[in-house]
Amino acid sequence: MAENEWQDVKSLILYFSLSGNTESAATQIQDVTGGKMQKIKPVNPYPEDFDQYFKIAKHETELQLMPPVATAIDDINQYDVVFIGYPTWWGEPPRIIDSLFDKFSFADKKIVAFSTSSSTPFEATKPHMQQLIDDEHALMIAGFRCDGDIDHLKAEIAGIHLAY
Ligand SMILES: Cc1cc2nc3c(=O)[nH]c(=O)nc-3n(C[C@H](O)[C@H](O)[C@H](O)COP(=O)(O)O)c2cc1C
Repeated sequence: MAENEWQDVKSLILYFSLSGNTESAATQIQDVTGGKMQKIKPVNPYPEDFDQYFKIAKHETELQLMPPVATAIDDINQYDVVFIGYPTWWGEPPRIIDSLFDKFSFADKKIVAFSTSSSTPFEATKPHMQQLIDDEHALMIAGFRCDGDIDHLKAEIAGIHLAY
């Protein structure tokens, strides 16, 4: 869908980010789509120090914990498309993404998943996202990894079709 057509679509850009990469990707998506950005914040904030949050991330992942989400979303039904972005942790979305799906209903929503990572492709995280989305009876209409390259992102967004 062309960039100017996105201006007629109501989109929400939900993203989780600790070191800022996914936040930058979300900002680029906002620039292209005009969507509303909303950060997924945990009830218990992660420490700023990398080694400390790395340990917590590892613990959450190993025990498959569900860190509670503090963010509130005002009437998700007003959005035509929901972008959901996250860093890749050990080849998977962080556990807080499971909590997000637990807290909110995305039933019947059109979802675009986007990941960031050092190198792991989006496809590694796709099965987990597909499962979460299928369980909600929502639809994943696209998914991609953001690498900071705006032309790459614009091409991904241009390739999204809303009419399914
Ligand atoms: C706990 C942890 C696990 C990670 N695991 C992977 C991984 O499996 N593959 C990869 O390419 N990058 C991995 N990374 C790098 C992050 O995915 C990457 O830096 C991401 O863009 C960070 O997003 P953020 O700045 O929005 O927090 C990991 C980083 C952390 C902190």
